[in-house]
Amino acid sequence: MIEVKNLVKQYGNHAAVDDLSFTVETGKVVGFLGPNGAGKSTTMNMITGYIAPTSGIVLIDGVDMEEEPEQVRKNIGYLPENPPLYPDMRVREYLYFVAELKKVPRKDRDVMVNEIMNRTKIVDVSERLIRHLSKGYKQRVGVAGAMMGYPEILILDEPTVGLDPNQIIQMRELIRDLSESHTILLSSHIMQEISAVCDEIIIINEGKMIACDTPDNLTMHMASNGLHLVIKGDVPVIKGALRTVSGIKNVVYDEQMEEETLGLTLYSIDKKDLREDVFFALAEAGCPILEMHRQETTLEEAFIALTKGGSRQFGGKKTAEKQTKPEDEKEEE
Ligand SMILES: Nc1ncnc2c1ncn2[C@@H]1O[C@H](COP(=O)(O)OP(=O)(O)OP(=O)(O)O)[C@@H](O)[C@H]1O
Repeated sequence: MIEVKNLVKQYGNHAAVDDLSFTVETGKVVGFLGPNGAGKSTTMNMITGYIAPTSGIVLIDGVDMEEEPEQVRKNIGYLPENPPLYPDMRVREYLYFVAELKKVPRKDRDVMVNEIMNRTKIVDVSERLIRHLSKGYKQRVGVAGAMMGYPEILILDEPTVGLDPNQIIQMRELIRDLSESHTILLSSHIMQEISAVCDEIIIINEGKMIACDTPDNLTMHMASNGLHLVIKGDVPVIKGALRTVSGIKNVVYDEQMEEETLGLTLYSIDKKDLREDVFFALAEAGCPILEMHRQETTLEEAFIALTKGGSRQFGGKKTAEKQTKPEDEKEEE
């Protein structure tokens, strides 16, 4: 089981991960979904102990990553966004190298390398140089490396990025197969990718969690909850009035607006019916609603709307308090 509690990663005054908490139960496949720059890789790097959090804790099967990194890492196989494959090594040679790095006992290596190559379907390229492999095969070699030592947990950062449709299907099948014997956290910026293989989806944007549920519940709650409004009045007054309404998760503004009006769509992810509260708040602010209607949106559209930067436009907090950058992180930027 993976438990992430109040995780924060601060780069200078920018919070790449901002107070993130979630749990991945044993045996589940959980998708980590968010647009580019949402903080997926940073979170995964903290879960796997590659970078230290600014604050917060990661527990793997109840053991604190910061206190017992060696013990915890044994239980985790990690496919980073750019797997560190050695292009001049042959596939089999590389996997023996990984087995050695992961301190797999010498007597177990032959069986483990062969079993993992079978499972990831890379036996036919076992003697090829990694540099000559297609992107799809390279990713599978990366997954094979992550599986070495038989960790119970697999963390896969964008395993399908850059793959063609056939390779995506093969990777999906591999993840499904692995899910029978592993706890998996995988990231993607594509909703479809994640809903196809995951028991649960965590959606993050600007380092914060904005939704966490099963694909079915997300479809039920997020899709079709947009409320489109055309409001007459001063923009700051309208925004101020909407801030007094509880339950608004995000606001996306229309690109084209008539003079003296503001067009926008409100999203609430908890199925809350915002219509009455919005009506009274705008009436009190003296801003007439010219139009109001519920919008039918697909899950994909709702995800895009929720992560389009709307929370920032709405005045959401983008960065945590200023902090001095630690010395050891300066060269990372
Ligand atoms: N070493 C670093 N120094 C400074 N800022 C960083 C560093 N690593 C990541 N960031 C910033 O933190 C934010 C989150 O980045 P991260 O790579 O975790 O996002 P992501 O969701 O994985 O996106 P992508 O899918 O593009 O990889 C981004 O704004 C990024 O620019």
